This record gives sequence, structure tokens and C-alpha cells, in this order.
Amino acid sequence: MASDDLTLTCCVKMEWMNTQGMINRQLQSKNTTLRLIRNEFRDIFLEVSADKVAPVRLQLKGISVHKNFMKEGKATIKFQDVRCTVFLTNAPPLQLVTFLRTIFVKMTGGAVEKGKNTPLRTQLLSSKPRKFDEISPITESDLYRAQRANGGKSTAMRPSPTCKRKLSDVSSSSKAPAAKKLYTSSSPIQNDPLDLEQKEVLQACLSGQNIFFTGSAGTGKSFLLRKIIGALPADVTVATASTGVAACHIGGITLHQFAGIGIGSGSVDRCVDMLSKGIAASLWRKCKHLVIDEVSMIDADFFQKVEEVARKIRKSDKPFGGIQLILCGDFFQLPPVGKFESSKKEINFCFQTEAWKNCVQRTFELTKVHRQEEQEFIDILNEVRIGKVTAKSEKILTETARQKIEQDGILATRLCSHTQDANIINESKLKELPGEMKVFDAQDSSPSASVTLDNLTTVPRKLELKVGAQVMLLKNINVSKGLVNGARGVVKEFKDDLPLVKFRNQLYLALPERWAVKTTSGGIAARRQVPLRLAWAFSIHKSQGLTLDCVEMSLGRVFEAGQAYVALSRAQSLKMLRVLDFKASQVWANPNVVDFYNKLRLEKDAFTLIPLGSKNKSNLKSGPKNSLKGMSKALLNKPLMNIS
Ligand SMILES: Nc1ncnc2c1ncn2[C@@H]1O[C@H](COP(=O)(O)OP(=O)(O)OP(=O)(O)O)[C@@H](O)[C@H]1O
Ligand SMILES: [Mg+2]
Repeated sequence: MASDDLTLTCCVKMEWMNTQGMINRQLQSKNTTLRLIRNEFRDIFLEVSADKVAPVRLQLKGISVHKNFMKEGKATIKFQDVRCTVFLTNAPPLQLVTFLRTIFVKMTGGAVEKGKNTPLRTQLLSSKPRKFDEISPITESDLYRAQRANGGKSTAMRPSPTCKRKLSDVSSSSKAPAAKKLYTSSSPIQNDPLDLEQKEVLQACLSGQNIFFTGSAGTGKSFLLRKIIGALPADVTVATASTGVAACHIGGITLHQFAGIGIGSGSVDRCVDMLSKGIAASLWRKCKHLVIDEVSMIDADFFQKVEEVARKIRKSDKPFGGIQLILCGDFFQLPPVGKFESSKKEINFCFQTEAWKNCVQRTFELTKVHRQEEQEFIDILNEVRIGKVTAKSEKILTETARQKIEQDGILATRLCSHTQDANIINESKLKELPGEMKVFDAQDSSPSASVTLDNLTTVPRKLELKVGAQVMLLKNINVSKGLVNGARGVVKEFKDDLPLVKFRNQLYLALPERWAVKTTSGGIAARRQVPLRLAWAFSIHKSQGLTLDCVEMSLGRVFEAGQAYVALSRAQSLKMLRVLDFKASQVWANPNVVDFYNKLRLEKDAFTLIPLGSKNKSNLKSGPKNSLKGMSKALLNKPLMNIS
């Protein structure tokens, strides 16, 4: 797979039209390489090389690009002069975005800006030897020239009007053409580079092996997962997660939705029968890479069932029917919610299944924490993660109860152990506020999409707000200005019927934004809504995977191993955290998880185990008392990189 900015590998269909608009030539190829090249006159060309045919070269001049679906690995380039249309599909989305960006920048800032396309007559009479060279990658000056030439207003290439119209019902059509986004990308996913550990995992994923990568909260697992998904061919990659919120975070669907076997309570044959009647079976057969985020919350029996179903439906004896598995999560965080064997007391994790043992080929652990910067806080969280809180850490966390973390009228978000509590707090606080209530109803792409969107996003179908309401931003609007997903603010007033929100550093008029999620049938469901939700309170389960900037919690009623850890690790700093009633007894790790992580490390490295002293006794509930034996802090911090 090509990895630089100047080449792209994907499926390509090319169509040439005659002057009457009829197709008079076609070319179609699955594994096609596209290259950006220059001729001896420095004109830029797109070179399309497919198997068994001579490369086709088309000059990038007077083109129009339809790129609304580039994040799904699809785009269309129309070459008006030669009446040729190139349809790109199944491209790795991030590479496609980068490739189109290179075209935009080079064309807008280069020859097009200077108007220096060499006239045909000059070319014909030239004695220069004919040659094609690869163009150089984008430089700072290319970017500068492109931005200046564009001036934020006009672009050399715009999406065709027909394409814009198609999405107008749900897209933010009032915005400037998306072309500008290609070189002023504010998306962190485009800009932030992977750290070394993350790069190694990406490479392993691209090599086709079945991978499980783990790491403590905030080590960038989901961040990396988005990059991995962006680097894999879109049509044959299915991004899933155990919960709707986590799935939305990586632009995917839940594993349950994809699997298509309900809660998996039937026999394998029954599940396969169920599947073969619907569209889910064809998705299973088409899938080559299956990504699962927050895998710690997948029930063991369900995982085992899905693996068996995959083999049957794909008629292959290979683990998962030969699909590449990319699993990610932290088993020290929330465990599976018992779905169909509620009578079962014991929690079963998917790492305990035969399917896991047969499938997972390599395990990695990310160790660099990105969410928090303070080493002191990172160390405390690492202790909480394994249920081993020292007296010093307990004191520090207890003392946060007295902190004032509110600023500019922005209150802390209360994390609740029970969802019901969070709902009650939000409703009653809103009711208490004086003033008129404004209601914002979401626009969904179709009425049937609404339930899917409710499950897969945190964006409310009906948002009720008043002046003074505490809200959370649900989208990255401007990363450099701190207007990021999870940022906290307060509604100051309504301007032109839209909420004007005070965030820590600025005011922001919340214009409707668009969310799109994939549906089980491979289609898209989209919602347009003001990117806010009430944020006086949130449940800990709903907060998994999020980064929050001002949080308060009461951990007195936590009921799951890892629940307190998830809550505490959402905070970015000790300064912006308030724990009302911290006690070391509120944190504990599941002994099976501790054993699993211990074994992973032992399989890799021969360590001298340092038994824990009695003073450091860990909090273990419902497990063998000696499970943490030998799990020293040094061992815990030792990376698991490359366990084969
Ligand atoms: N290489 C990186 N460079 C800059 N920022 C990063 C990098 N990796 C992750 N981040 C940032 O760190 C924060 C935490 O990342 P992320 O949510 O992916 O962590 P996580 O491991 O999935 O956490 P959790 O276990 O809580 O789900 C995010 O704000 C993310 O943008
Ligand atoms: Mg995550």
C-alpha cells in the first residue's frame, strides 16, 4: 500500500464521454496505483496504472472534484477538457484525503495560480526530451502560496453543484466549499503525528496480523485506531466498538450491529440462519479487517459466538474466517455488561475465550499518556488502575474535595455511577433556571435513522436549553482555540435563535453541525444539530473514552471494578478535578484482569518479581487474594511492546 502523499492505491473506474454525453470508453480495475507526476513543462498529471494496461495520464487542468465522501474512501475527479471521469473507491481514507490535498495545494499554489500552463503549440514545437517525474511533496511555501491564492474564498476546484445538492438536507451547506479544509485542516487526527509506539502498532496492523493493543486511559488508543482505520481500504474495513458512544468516537458502528446476530443467545447455526437472510451476511463476507474498540466491554460468550459465526458464514476454518482482527481497549476499565446471562455472577472477559487465544497474534501496550501532562497525576491514575492506592495518593485525591474548579460561571460536570442520577440532575437543574426554554430539534437524514443516531452518537435528538445552562461541546470546532469535543461552557444568550456559549477562553455561537454514522446495511445516517448537550452531569459509563476538562465526582456508589478509574482518568489535570468523598476502598481491579496483564508481561520478559509489601495491599474484590503477587510498580510500567 502506498504511504506517501503522491501515490494512492485503490479501486478505479474511468469513463470517457463523447460530445453527445455518451460513454464511449471505460476502464475498471481493483488494484490501481495513482501517481502525481510532472512533465518536462512542469504541468501536473494524474497517472493511473492498472494491471495489464498501459498507464493513462491525464493533465490536472480544469478539473472538478467530488470529495464529500472522501472520509469513506470515495472521490470522483472530472477532467472536463478530455471528458473523462475517474471514480475512486475503497481507498484508505486518510491517504485519499492527503492525496487530494496534495492535488489542491499543488494546483492552487503552483501552476494554476501563475497561469503558466504551457500552450499546446509551444509543447509541440519544443525540443525538450519527453519525461515524467514524480512531483515533490508539499512544502511550507506550497501551502503558503495555496492559502494566499485561495484567500479563503475562491478555489481552483470546487465540488460540483450536483454533488453539493445531494447532501444539502443534512450537510452544513452554508459553509465554504470543503476544498479549503484540505489545506487548513483543523482536525487533530490529520495534524498530530503518532508517537513511536503508536507508529509501531500502525505498521503491525498494516502488515495484516491480528493485533490487540492496550494501554492505560489516555495513551491514545482510540486516536491511533482512527489513524489505523484511515490507513486501511475503506470498503473492506469495518470499524466497530462495544458501545455506541465508543463507536461514534471512531466513526463506526457497534459490534452487535455489525454482527447481526442480536445478542447472540441462539446457537451458532441459528445465528448463521438469521444472518443469511439479511444484508449482514454480505458485509461479513466482504469484510477483510475488523476493528473493535473498547473490547474490554465485549462479553466473552458473545465474542466466542461471533468468531464461530464468522468462520461459518465465510466458509473458512481460519480464526474469524480469515478476517484481520484489530482489537483495542484497556481491561482495567469497565467490564462487559452481562447481556444474555444476567444470572451469571462471574464476569467473563473475551481474553478468556478460545477464540481470543486462537486469533490474537501480537499484543502491544502503549505507555505514553497523552491526556494528562502532570506526572504526579499519571502516577496516581496508574495506581488506581490496578486498585493499589498509596496513602499519599489517597491524601492528594481526598484533598481535591476542597478545590474550586469553576471558572467564569462554568461549573464542573458531575460524573455519576448510575445513569438515572445523571438524568435527574440535568433535568432538575434546567428546570430550576429562570427564563425561556429554547428547543432544538435535530434534522435526521430519515425518520428511520433516528434510533440508530440516538444509539451511536451522544448528540441529542431534542436539545432543551435556557440561558445559564451548563453544556458540553460535542465536536472539534477549533482545536487550537480549545473548542474541542468535551469542552465545557455555559449558555450566555440566544442570538439569532442560536445559543451563544461562553467557553473558558471565548464565546462561541453554536451553529448546527453534521454527524454521519455508518448503518448496518453499509449506508449512512446523518444528523444535523447544535453541537451541545447538557453537562451538569454524565454517567461514568457514558464518559468512557471521553476527555473532560472540568469534572467532579462522588464515588461512594461505584459498583464495578474499574469504574472509579474510568471516572478519574477522564480529567486532564488534578487542578480541574474534584472528588467529593474519595476512599481507597472505592477502587479495585478484577483479579482475572490482573492475571491476564501479568501473564502478558511474563510471556514477554523474564522479570525479577518484587512481591508487594503488606502496606501496599491491593484492593481486590471477589478474587484470589494473591493475584497481584509479583505485580510491582516497575512491572506495571514496563511496556508490553511486541508480545508475539
Ligand atoms: N500522538 C498523539 N499526539 C497528540 N495527542 C494525542 C496523541 N495520541 C493521543 N492524543 C490525545 O490524547 C487524548 C487521549 O487520547 P484517546 O482518547 O485516544 O486515549 P485512549 O487511550 O483511547 O483513552 P481511553 O482509554 O480513556 O479511551 C486525546 O485528546 C487525543 O487527541
Ligand atoms: Mg479510547
